[in-house]
Amino acid sequence: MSASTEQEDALVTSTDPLHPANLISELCASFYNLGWVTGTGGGICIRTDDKVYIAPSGVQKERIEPSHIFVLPYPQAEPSPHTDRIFLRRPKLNLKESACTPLFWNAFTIRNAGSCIHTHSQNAVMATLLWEKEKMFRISHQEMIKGVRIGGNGRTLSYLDTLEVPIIDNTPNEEDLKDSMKEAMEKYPSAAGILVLRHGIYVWGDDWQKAKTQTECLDYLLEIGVKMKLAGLPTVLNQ
Ligand SMILES: CSCCC(=O)C(=O)COP(=O)(O)O
Ligand SMILES: [Zn+2]
Repeated sequence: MSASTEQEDALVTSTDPLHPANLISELCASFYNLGWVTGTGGGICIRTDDKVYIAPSGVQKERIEPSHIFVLPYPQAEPSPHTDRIFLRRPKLNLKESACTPLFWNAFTIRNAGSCIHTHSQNAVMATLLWEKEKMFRISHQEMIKGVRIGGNGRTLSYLDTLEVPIIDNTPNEEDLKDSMKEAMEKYPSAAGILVLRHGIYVWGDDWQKAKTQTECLDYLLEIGVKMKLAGLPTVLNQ
């Protein structure tokens, strides 16, 4: 092994379970069990001060190993959907970085996020269908609203706040969601996530713990919102 390969591999090799490469493997496996990243879709990325750790595309996300992780320097020119990116480390296997990379980058540059999660949860997909006309999922008076942060990185919402999550249209290629996701994040600075019609949701946070907590709270709220709507109950109560 050349010295440079050894140095590159050291970026994803650690006995620390909290190293981003170990965390991505572990979290993707647990997200799979929640039905969030089945069929290879979805995932999580983690950003430190100067590096971004990203999983491969189109692989069984619950079986990712730390050696499969890509490492990119941060900051770097916005990885647009169809241009080359700079890598500090690529896996030896013939893998490509997640197609979600430009979307994850939106969360880093627009919200200064330290982590972003993309799920294909059926709760998210059902919510996009039931709130398709409004282009906005809305729910109030639920305890779990208190686990969601304004804009994904601000103070937590109050029980008396109404949660709003914008819905954008899907595109045939994941990468092409970048501009409409950016537009929605800028138009709705308080939004803690972006739903994608018939596809899923993107949620971010200051770090992986906050991104995970908010994804769990949002998924819970989407699930109960869908159940309430199907039961004919209003999801928003008058204050
Ligand atoms: C059946 S997955 C379709 C593509 C998709 O929605 C997705 O999230 C892909 O993510 P990847 O990290 O595998 O590029
Ligand atoms: Zn997806």
